[in-house]
Amino acid sequence: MSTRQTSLTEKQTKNGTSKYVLERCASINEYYDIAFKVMLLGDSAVGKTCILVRFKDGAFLGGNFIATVGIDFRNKVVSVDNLKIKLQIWDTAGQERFRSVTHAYYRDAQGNLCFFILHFLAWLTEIHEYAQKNVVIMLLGNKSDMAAERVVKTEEGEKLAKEYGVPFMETSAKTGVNVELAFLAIAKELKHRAAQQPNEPKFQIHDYIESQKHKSGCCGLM
Ligand SMILES: Nc1nc2c(ncn2[C@@H]2O[C@H](COP(=O)(O)OP(=O)(O)OP(=O)(O)O)[C@@H](O)[C@H]2O)c(=O)[nH]1
Repeated sequence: MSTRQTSLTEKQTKNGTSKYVLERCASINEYYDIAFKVMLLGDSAVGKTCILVRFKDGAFLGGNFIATVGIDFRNKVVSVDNLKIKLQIWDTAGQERFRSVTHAYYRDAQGNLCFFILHFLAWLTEIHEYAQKNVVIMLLGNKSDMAAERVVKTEEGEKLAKEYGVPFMETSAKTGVNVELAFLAIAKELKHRAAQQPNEPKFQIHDYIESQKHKSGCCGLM
């Protein structure tokens, strides 16, 4: 994979405040303008690895479940408002015994996709303890294809997300529904936070998700 160095630079303005300016670095084999780290968090077996594989490769990892050991990452570049955004996505192990390994990675991440409604509060506590203060958090309820085995209703997820002021989406790594949208929404939010233009309206992630939800199929957004 070819790369371009992250090029957000802090500059002082005339009135003494600082602003961030995007500077395109001319390097060989460049492909992206700006990079963000996003962590996938949640209990073991909720589908973190499968969501990442679906997003990256457009495939579903069925068959035997192999738990992640420690932490792993994959990169994907998406287009947002004519910018190439590289998402470096960290897939963490959900098993308790790896928790001390994954804690070390929280502080570098700008975005968290937090999986599943069960134990969401425990994960939020982890995020607040170890992550950056202004980290973007999104709640995902995965395996939406398994309607018959459902243990948490859509309304419960929506209620919980509303209570904590985070966006909520139901996804399926198996069918691909809303997977691309989840990553694209977080990429847009991060891009707007980092490089908001003075006259640009503030990006509303909730509105964006609602407007796109019904359009998104397996790989429909890009
Ligand atoms: N039906 C269905 N099965 C899924 C979906 N996502 C994941 N699975 C299955 O759920 C199991 C666990 O998926 P993983 O992605 O490995 O889970 P994980 O959250 O990464 O687990 P850890 O690595 O232990 O943290 C696997 O058997 C997957 O095939 C989904 O959207 N629908």
